[in-house]
Amino acid sequence: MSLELTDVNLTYPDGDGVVRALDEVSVRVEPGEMAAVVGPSGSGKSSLLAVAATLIRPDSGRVVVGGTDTLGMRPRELAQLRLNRIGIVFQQPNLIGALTAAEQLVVTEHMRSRPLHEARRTALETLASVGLEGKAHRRPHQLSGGERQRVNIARALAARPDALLVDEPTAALDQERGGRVMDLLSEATRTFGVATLLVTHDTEFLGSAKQVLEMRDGRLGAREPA
Ligand SMILES: Nc1ncnc2c1ncn2[C@@H]1O[C@H](COP(=O)(O)OP(=O)(O)OP(=O)(O)O)[C@@H](O)[C@H]1O
Repeated sequence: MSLELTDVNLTYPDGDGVVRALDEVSVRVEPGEMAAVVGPSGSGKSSLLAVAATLIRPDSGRVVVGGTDTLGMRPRELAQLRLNRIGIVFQQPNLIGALTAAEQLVVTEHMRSRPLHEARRTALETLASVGLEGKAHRRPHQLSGGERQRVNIARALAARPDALLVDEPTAALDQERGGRVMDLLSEATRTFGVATLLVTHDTEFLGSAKQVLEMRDGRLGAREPA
């Protein structure tokens, strides 16, 4: 199911005026495809992800996740949509130190009211799909930085969401590990048939993205050739 933003506008109050963070932004990402958004600091990339994640309601425009128009949904309904249909991968893995890789996923499955045996099975399957077979019992400090980011990605995919939103996944990694995480994201996008929207400063690994877009002063367009 696709992810679709249409004519989205977002302003933040700023003293007596406003900051125009998103200016008539439209993007459509099909299932199994990845769109990458690059752009300078302050151009609106995080705001775009926050609106796509339904964490911020835009001033105007439409946000449709997996065919569901989120405009007019109540906060409780939005929370359910986020839990079940949107996966979010932040720059830092935000794993819980005391839990194993499998338990990181089981905890969120528990929030989705999945029976424990099913949650465990899904956790192991999803970890295997990101190349962590055999490492499900390890705690975060027993994993490398790239492996921790894989657990983070697996956790976001465990619910088999419609949309995967990814914020600077390579920022904390060196070039080689960053490249591998990007390869994994593009493979997972296809395998899980998810619509992936990724923002990054890093223009190095954009080859796997179907669309590469550039954000400038809140406006989203085709990326200018370097
Ligand atoms: N809560 C807020 N209140 C006021 N202005 C904000 C707020 N959050 C962001 N902004 C402003 O909105 C604009 C877009 O910010 P945003 O964080 O979306 O940019 P970004 O492209 O993600 O930047 P970076 O790459 O540095 O993370 C910037 O001018 C920023 O200063």
